[in-house]
Amino acid sequence: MATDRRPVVISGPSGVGKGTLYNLLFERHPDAFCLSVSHTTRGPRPGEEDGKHYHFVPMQDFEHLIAKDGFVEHAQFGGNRYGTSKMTIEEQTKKGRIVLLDIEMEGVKQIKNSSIAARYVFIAPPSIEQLEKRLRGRGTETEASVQKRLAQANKELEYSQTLGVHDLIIVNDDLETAYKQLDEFIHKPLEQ
Ligand SMILES: Nc1ncnc2c1ncn2[C@@H]1O[C@H](COP(=O)(O)OP(=O)(O)OP(=O)(O)O)[C@@H](O)[C@H]1O
Repeated sequence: MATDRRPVVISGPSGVGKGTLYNLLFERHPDAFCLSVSHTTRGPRPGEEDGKHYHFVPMQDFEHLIAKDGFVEHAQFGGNRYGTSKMTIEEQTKKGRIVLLDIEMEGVKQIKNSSIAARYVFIAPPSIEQLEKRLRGRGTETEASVQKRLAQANKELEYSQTLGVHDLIIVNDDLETAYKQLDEFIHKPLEQ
């Protein structure tokens, strides 16, 4: 039976383990998936490659793409624009890959209003305390950033309770159990 090839939108609070989970998918199913590469107007940081980490574009080009309705979602942070282009998703899907999109809550809302047929998975923490522990354990955040992410996490968790938004909610408690749920959902045969 044919499997579902629609792009998978993965969302959930910062530090919940989204990256950890989809990196396992890449590792265990080489060449089956790709992460959607976003467009941005910010400049590349040292080590970042155009087309790999981001598609780096001038503001004018970005705005032109918005006008042409070329994005499934876009947002502005700190004076820079970020977005996921329809073309990026279409090109990767044509290559036979299942596109994974790591998108925050506002972006999820926009994609749901777009013409893209996608599947929606929300990754939830076992508790806010565990989430805080992971954010701190990762060692990448300042105290202010931890607090900001936890406040945003509460909003994301509230939104995840909205009926019909997500096709699957996975509680990332034991990593292997969570991975198995994600893997099975993605490889599920198409419903008749
Ligand atoms: N099931 C788990 N149990 C314990 N620790 C975990 C689990 N899953 C992930 N972690 C750890 O939690 C931390 C955050 O994970 P990760 O960076 O994947 O989160 P993220 O959701 O991708 O965050 P962001 O949105 O900020 O990129 C990492 O240090 C990771 O090793």
